[in-house]
Amino acid sequence: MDLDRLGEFGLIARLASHIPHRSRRVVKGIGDDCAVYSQPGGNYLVVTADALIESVHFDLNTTTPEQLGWKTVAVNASDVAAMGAAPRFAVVTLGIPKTTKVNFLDRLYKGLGRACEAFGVDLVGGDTVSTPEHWMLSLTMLGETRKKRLFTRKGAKAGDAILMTGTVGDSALGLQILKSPGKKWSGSPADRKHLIQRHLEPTARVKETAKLAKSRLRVTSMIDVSDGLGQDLGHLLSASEVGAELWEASLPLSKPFENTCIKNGLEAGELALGGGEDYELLFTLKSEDVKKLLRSFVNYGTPVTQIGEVTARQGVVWVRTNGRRQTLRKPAGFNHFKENG
Ligand SMILES: Nc1ncnc2c1ncn2[C@@H]1O[C@H](COP(=O)(O)OP(=O)(O)OP(=O)(O)O)[C@@H](O)[C@H]1O
Ligand SMILES: Cc1ncc(C[n+]2csc(CCOP(=O)(O)O)c2C)c(N)n1
Ligand SMILES: [Mg+2]
Repeated sequence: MDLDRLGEFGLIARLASHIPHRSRRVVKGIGDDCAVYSQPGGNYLVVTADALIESVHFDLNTTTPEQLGWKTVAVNASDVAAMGAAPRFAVVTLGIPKTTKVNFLDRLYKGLGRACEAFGVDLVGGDTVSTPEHWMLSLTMLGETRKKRLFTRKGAKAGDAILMTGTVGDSALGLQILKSPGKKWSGSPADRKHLIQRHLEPTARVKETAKLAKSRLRVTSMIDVSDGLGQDLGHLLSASEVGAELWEASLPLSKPFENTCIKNGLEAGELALGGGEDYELLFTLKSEDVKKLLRSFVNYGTPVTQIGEVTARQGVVWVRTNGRRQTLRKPAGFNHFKENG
């Protein structure tokens, strides 16, 4: 069978079926943003691995080495944050062509170092190998959380509110701009610069998850948005065996995103739903706690917005700004082995 028929997630499910868990201390294996391991001391350890491959995840003509280093750490810290955990340690594997300049690597490590500092991570090891042509960066990160404040994809219940941090769509539009150097874009160059920066230097919501974990707010499930809001919401809903209504009019869109969409005739809702690499937290909360949560994030610096509601009926109903209700059969998003990937 060809990989494109199975797709990235079908492949992972198939591979997972070959691997039994040996230790009873594995609380969560394959299937969430991190695996979870119970420690004798009482906390949970979480672990994740995310790789960035040249031409798939980045283009050396459009990213600086500092930005590449930053992003390698941020995308992993985002998966740790999605478990309600605090990042602690990381190891990194560099696959580099022999022609690479040492100065490039120094600059890459400046970016890695800055992100480690920003997200509270100690880089404690790794591996360095040569590659025939393309760059590869693979990072493994460990984090830690209190048992009671582990957030997973499973746990959303009908009636819960669906919320997200930050804004959605900036990164996908930034990438679109980077990928079309010949296109005449209308609108402000400052807006486009902002969108490109959101793509190349994403923020992991480490502080925000710590704030939620410290509170008594009843977070019922969480995931980070890396492949696209629609697809990642789909993962959370299927793990929880529920459905959702998603409100287009409530999506948190940045001004640069909205302006650039309007000025260039782009469909903001579709781009926000199917574009990836926002690295925002998408989570569900008992509806009685929404007011308290929104109050606690006023003047915090990172917006948090309710974008929908969990339903008992499975599937996603996309409520358009014009009031039309559309059922999303296969939510759009990034898949390494399907056409858009
Ligand atoms: N080759 C593999 N073997 C075993 N498990 C895998 C493999 N690839 C992915 N997984 C596991 O499958 C689950 C989903 O992986 P995926 O990479 O889609 O995570 P994600 O958090 O949704 O996405 P992202 O990588 O964009 O952060 C995770 O539990 C991951 O550890
Ligand atoms: C040059 C270039 N082309 C395309 C993209 C888009 N892209 C690549 S991987 C991914 C999803 C997250 O990755 P993963 O699922 O591996 O964590 C997305 C949206 C990019 N960033 N750079
Ligand atoms: Mg994730």
